[in-house]
Amino acid sequence: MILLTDSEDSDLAAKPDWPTKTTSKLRDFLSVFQYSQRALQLVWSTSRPLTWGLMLLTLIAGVMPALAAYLGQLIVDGVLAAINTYQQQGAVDYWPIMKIVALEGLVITTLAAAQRGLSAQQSLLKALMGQRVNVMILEKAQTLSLAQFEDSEFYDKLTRARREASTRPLALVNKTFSLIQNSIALASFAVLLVQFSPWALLVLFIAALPVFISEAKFSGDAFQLSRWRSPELRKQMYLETLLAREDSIKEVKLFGLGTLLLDRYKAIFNTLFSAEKRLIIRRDLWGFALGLLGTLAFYAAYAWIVVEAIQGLITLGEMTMYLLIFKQGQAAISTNLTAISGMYEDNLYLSNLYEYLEQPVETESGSAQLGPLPNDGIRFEAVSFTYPGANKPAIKRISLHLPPGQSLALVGENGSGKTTLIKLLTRLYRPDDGRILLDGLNLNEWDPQSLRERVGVIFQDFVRYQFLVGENLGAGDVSEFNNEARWQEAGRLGLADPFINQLNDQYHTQLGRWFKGGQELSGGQWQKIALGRAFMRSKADILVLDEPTAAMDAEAEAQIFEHFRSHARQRMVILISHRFSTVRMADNILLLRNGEIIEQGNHASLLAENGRYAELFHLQAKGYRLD
Ligand SMILES: Nc1ncnc2c1ncn2[C@@H]1O[C@H](COP(=O)(O)OP(=O)(O)OP(=O)(O)O)[C@@H](O)[C@H]1O
Repeated sequence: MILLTDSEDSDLAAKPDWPTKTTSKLRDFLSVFQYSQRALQLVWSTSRPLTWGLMLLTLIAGVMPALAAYLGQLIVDGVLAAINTYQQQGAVDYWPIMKIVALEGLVITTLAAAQRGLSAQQSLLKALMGQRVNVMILEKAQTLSLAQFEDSEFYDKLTRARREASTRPLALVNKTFSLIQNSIALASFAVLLVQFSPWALLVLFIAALPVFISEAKFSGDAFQLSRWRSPELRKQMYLETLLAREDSIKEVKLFGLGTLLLDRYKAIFNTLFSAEKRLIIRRDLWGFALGLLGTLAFYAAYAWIVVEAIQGLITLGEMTMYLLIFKQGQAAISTNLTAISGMYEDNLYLSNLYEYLEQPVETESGSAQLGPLPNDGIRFEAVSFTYPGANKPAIKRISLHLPPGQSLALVGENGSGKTTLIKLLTRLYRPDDGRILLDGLNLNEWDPQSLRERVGVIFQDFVRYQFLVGENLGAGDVSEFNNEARWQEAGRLGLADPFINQLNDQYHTQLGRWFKGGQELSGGQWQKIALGRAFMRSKADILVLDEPTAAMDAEAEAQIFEHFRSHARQRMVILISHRFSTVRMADNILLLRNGEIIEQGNHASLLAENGRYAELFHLQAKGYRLD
């Protein structure tokens, strides 16, 4: 068995002949079968009746071929005897042979019915299992952290798990049953064949072995190849999205990027294809060469049986039966061997699935629903944070205090750490250093659900759900997702109500272009919907607006913020904006640069300080004539 280590599989493309590890081949080979049992459990727990059905029909389909071969022998020998009787007596009783013919017909019909039944049950299980595994994958995704999603290696794992694993568990189980079925058939053939010669039995097995070894070897290679291809396939999928999705096609067309991107797409395919081609050719050449050995063995045994029949050592009926058994036996063995190597491949794919499903989940510790100082609000105490893999901190020793009823504006150039601060506050990430307190209690000690309920946040890249208008609003509070009265209230507060009422079906209008009858909105209209979503969170007393108003004019933005403040009496409002016309309304303003607070105060005090804030404000005011 060839198994490549991680370091080896990265340069597969450069190595047409991949290195073989002769040591521990068998162990490696056997170790991958550890997932067979789990796949069986998965099928069993998906549908017990169908699994029972599979077992029963497998048994029937396994026994029938040998029975048919045996009846065939009885028929041929019976016919020969009947011919003799007919020639001697001029008459014969047809009934005994006809009974066997009818019986064989029944056996073959039963076999056909069992096979049909098997395939019908497999199709049903396939649908159920596909759904089950996909749900498992998606449920697991809900427990993972944002950092895991942003990790490209992890994302690869997820894509690999999703791509094939939903069909693999059943494929594995089907192969297991096919293995059992063929093994039963083989055992019953063996009972018949051993009467001819035990050596014939041995020939049958040994002849099939080389094909099996080559199949197993190349399945391992195919899996390693597919693992190696995974990041490249993801790039291809991304390019497909750019080339064929409505949200990117606009820019691709106008910048004339189509050919360039398509060339990249083709180049990736060509690299992948050349590696695949090498594997396919090697696999089939070896398969053919080793398969020849099997064919030779079969014809040698054929000749042997013919000779014995001519010498009268076996009857014509027996000869027919042995030849049939030999032919079918060989087919059963090769099906078995292919099934085993296929199982090996399925197991390797399943290891992907379980690798993903067993990805450790960051435990959301904490169960507190109240803090010791209910009116203390939010405190950052010397908080620092560096993104995984980044070489410098995004936030450095930030300290701030935001009491209830107050508003805070974060300003600073792009990349100064404003959004990161919000991600830390909403616990999407955890600080490397320092503490964040809510009502006097460290965020880590809060019950995740209670914390989530208290925060309403709209990010600059908020989601445009391709749902109804009302559902887009309702998404802000799952417990009120379908509450139409609340939709309307949120729409009014988000200043979206006037344009929503002009849509064809008002709050029941389908949004976006993905689905039939969908209505696309302007950038500013989408933002108003997103703001309305924030107003759905009636329990939230921390409202965060991370530039969701960028597509609105300065006046609308100021109006929105004012709206938020007036509806937020005892709430804490945090606003990120590049517009000083809005920022100036906040009770407290923080100016960030390179992850650090360089100035803070209210608008008047910051202007009086005449520092960077004042400089930026006057610069913008010149353009807008604010001062
Ligand atoms: N997911 C991430 N992984 C690694 N680094 C990140 C990630 N997100 C942001 N950064 C880096 O962290 C720093 C702070 O980014 P942040 O998004 O907080 O800036 P910002 O002040 O909100 O900027 P903007 O005004 O452009 O929205 C930047 O240097 C950015 O490159």
